[in-house]
Amino acid sequence: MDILIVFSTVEGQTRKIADFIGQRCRSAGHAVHMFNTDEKRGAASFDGVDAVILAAPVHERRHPEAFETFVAASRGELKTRRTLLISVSLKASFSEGLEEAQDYLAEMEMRTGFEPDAELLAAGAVRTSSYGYFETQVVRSVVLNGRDIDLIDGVREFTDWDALSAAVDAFLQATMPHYA
Ligand SMILES: Cc1cc2nc3c(=O)[nH]c(=O)nc-3n(C[C@H](O)[C@H](O)[C@H](O)COP(=O)(O)O)c2cc1C
Repeated sequence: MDILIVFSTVEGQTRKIADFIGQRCRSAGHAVHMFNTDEKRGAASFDGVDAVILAAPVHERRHPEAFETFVAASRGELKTRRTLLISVSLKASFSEGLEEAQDYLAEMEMRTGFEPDAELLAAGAVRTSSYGYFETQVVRSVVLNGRDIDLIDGVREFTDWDALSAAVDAFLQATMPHYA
């Protein structure tokens, strides 16, 4: 199959996730095309694309505007293909945060009018090295909600790569019969 991976990232974790998914799809024998909605140059081509995997991070309860605009504008193209939508957030890292993580996704689906065939809440990462004072405060008090997590310099990754692989494999399995 030809798979288009559309992503957006602010600090880099969703790019890492998108690259990982790309590798996984290539290893399974599929052709992969990547499109970053943060880069204003060029448009995504849906020509020959069978399935689309979309991934975006949550910052202050929302996915990036450029990503949502892309999704809303591409609704017609997306509806005629199999789709997996991945929301990357820190709330998805903890069982008590899952309801809120699901709300972020539901709100994006409401705003864009797009409902994917499959969706996944994926845990992101804390990247203190790229935070200023504001970001540190938001992550510490709002997102982590006072949770006792050592925000050491560098990257604290919560992404469950095995769960991500399983979700991508399940999506590919469910999608392939449509294009056999
Ligand atoms: C300023 C800031 C605000 C954030 N707001 C939220 C939030 O509202 N909810 C949440 O679950 N995660 C939030 N996060 C955590 C990010 O979703 C997480 O760090 C993710 O890995 C970022 O992905 P990216 O590196 O692709 O940008 C926030 C992070 C930062 C730095």
